[in-house]
Amino acid sequence: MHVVVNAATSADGKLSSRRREQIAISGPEDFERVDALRADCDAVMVGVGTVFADDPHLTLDDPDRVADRENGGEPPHPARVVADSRARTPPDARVLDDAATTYLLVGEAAPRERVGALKDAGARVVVAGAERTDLEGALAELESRDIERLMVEGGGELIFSLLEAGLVDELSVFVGPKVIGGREAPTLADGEGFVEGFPELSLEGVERLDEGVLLRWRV
Ligand SMILES: NC(=O)C1=CN([C@@H]2O[C@H](COP(=O)(O)OP(=O)(O)OC[C@H]3O[C@@H](n4cnc5c(N)ncnc54)[C@H](OP(=O)(O)O)[C@@H]3O)[C@@H](O)[C@H]2O)C=CC1
Ligand SMILES: Nc1nc(O)c(N)c(N[C@@H]2O[C@H](COP(=O)(O)O)[C@@H](O)[C@H]2O)n1
Repeated sequence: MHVVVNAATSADGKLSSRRREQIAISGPEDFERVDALRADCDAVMVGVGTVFADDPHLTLDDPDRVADRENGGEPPHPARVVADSRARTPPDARVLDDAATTYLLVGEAAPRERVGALKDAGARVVVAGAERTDLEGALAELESRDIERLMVEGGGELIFSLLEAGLVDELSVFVGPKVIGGREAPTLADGEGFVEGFPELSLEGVERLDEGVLLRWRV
């Protein structure tokens, strides 16, 4: 599987404010690029923290891209994936509507009644790991279900875990013209943070977009 992490940060590296509300950091050119990147992937993934914060839909905006995928024999939208160890995704979350297939990656300890309710809401449940979702195992299971190219949109907890597990191939970051600040505000990679063995990045592209810059790294 090829894993691409894509996110937008403020100039000071924040994904959002301390209120964890969705903030439009990207401008129209970058949102257009993100839509194209989604269309080029088999699935789009977020952590359950992003589901709580943003209630994202994770589908394609451009009907031409939907048509192109269908003409190529693909589903109209990429699948949606939520890392959700304890099956806390609200059954009425937008990612669970019938626009696309949605996988929830849960741990074995996830409460059965919540897992059942989410299956009833249309989710396909992948169990990997005892308590917290084992991302390596879960991604291997997704690969066996024909997900070869996975885009990860965030947030910071999930991105850190994927980097820590060595599962990220590419990192694209749009750095936008805002300062958000705040020690509690989420950053691109949160979690415990690294103290050694820092992932090494190789710069593949720098491009001016909107009033910011797109940085593309190979991990
Ligand atoms: N600017 C941007 O591009 C983006 C911004 N955001 C912003 O980011 C914020 C949300 O980020 P954040 O709070 O970090 O939440 P995340 O979306 O990263 O979700 C984190 C949650 O995912 C669950 N999870 C399951 N398995 C794992 C694992 N192995 N490793 C890590 N997490 C796992 C955990 O809960 P549990 O274990 O209980 O399942 C964890 O609390 C919001 O403010 C949102 O607006 C989000 C995406 C993009
Ligand atoms: N690329 C990007 N730029 C921003 O400025 C953002 N705030 C985000 N947020 C991500 O987009 C998701 C929303 O998806 P839908 O429009 O609902 O499909 C949100 O959940 C974040 O993952 N991304």
